[in-house]
Amino acid sequence: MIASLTLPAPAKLNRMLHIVGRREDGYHSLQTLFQIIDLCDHITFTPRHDGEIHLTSEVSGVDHDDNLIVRAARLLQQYSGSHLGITLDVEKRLPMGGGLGGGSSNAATVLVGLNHIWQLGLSLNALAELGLQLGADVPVFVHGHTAWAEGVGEQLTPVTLDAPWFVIIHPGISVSTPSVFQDPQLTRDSRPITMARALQGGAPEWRNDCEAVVKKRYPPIAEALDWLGQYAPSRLTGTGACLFAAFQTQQAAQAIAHLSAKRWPTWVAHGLNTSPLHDDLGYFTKALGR
Ligand SMILES: C[C@](O)(CO)[C@H](O)COP(=O)(O)OP(=O)(O)OC[C@H]1O[C@@H](n2ccc(N)nc2=O)[C@H](O)[C@@H]1O
Ligand SMILES: Nc1ncnc2c1ncn2[C@@H]1O[C@H](COP(=O)(O)OP(=O)(O)OP(=O)(O)O)[C@@H](O)[C@H]1O
Repeated sequence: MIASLTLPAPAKLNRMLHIVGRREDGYHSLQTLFQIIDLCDHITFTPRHDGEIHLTSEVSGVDHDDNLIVRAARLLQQYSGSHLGITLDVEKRLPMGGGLGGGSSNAATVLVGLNHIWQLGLSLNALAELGLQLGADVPVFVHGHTAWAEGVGEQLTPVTLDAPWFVIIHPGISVSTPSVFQDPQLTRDSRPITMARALQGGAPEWRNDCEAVVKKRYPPIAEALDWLGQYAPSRLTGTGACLFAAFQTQQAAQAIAHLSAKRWPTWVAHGLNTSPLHDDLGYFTKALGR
């Protein structure tokens, strides 16, 4: 058995997000383009033979047993019947609850990483189905490809998007996802479009249906969106609080990030079409027979 292995857990941006309905269970049906980006947490896996699962790092505001990292490992152990254990350590870089999907991505990296380390031989489809119990954004990270998504985000079609450089701003406040989805003024009846239409229109036509409600409820987010919008079209990811704009070059993004960093925590990240997790584990090269 390997001594230890460190794997990335990348963030995502919702390049567009339309809300096309509300299901009976209260969840909303979405149409979204998830793009994986190269901003990552890192999780270190150290196998153990005693069947125990431990997370050694503190994640502020999240109890050990509630952490999606621990919950994902326990879920997989239970599902697979494996008697092996794991010590996990996470180096967090992604802001929590910011719409970048960090918690979901952490869970996905644990599922995919443990499948490899415990040699379970489960398919990505099986892991994604399991991951959906932990969060709606887990499946896209398990599959590891930028994707068009429907349902609550679990019906995925891999797509290839442009790969710009993003300026990502955290306006310093946190957004309550349930309160956005419960707001009576939320647009929840956008006309469904086809994936082809969404891709054809491209960035100029993309929007996020949560934006109006979020701007109304959280003026600092409206302010940051307006500020970034002076330089390039700016948009919310998920229900926020993070927002982003795309630039053609790293240099252009860095110039704006330099200005933004004077007011808000800011990152520059590159758009990707495949997850660095899957790149590291050789998924896509294996599939292509290279
Ligand atoms: C909006 C997205 O950011 C798009 O990527 C995600 O779907 C949100 O995923 P998330 O943060 O994991 O959200 P969850 O913890 O699953 O949901 C929080 C709450 O938001 C509401 N919710 C969430 C997702 C969805 N499609 N419809 C909803 O109505 C539900 O009330 C839910 O109880
Ligand atoms: N390992 C983890 N990392 C981050 N958050 C975690 C983790 N485990 C549990 N959580 C909880 O999950 C919540 C949502 O985390 P996450 O970072 O995925 O939200 P998000 O960036 O808003 O994602 P989304 O776009 O899915 O809404 C956090 O506020 C935190 O309470």
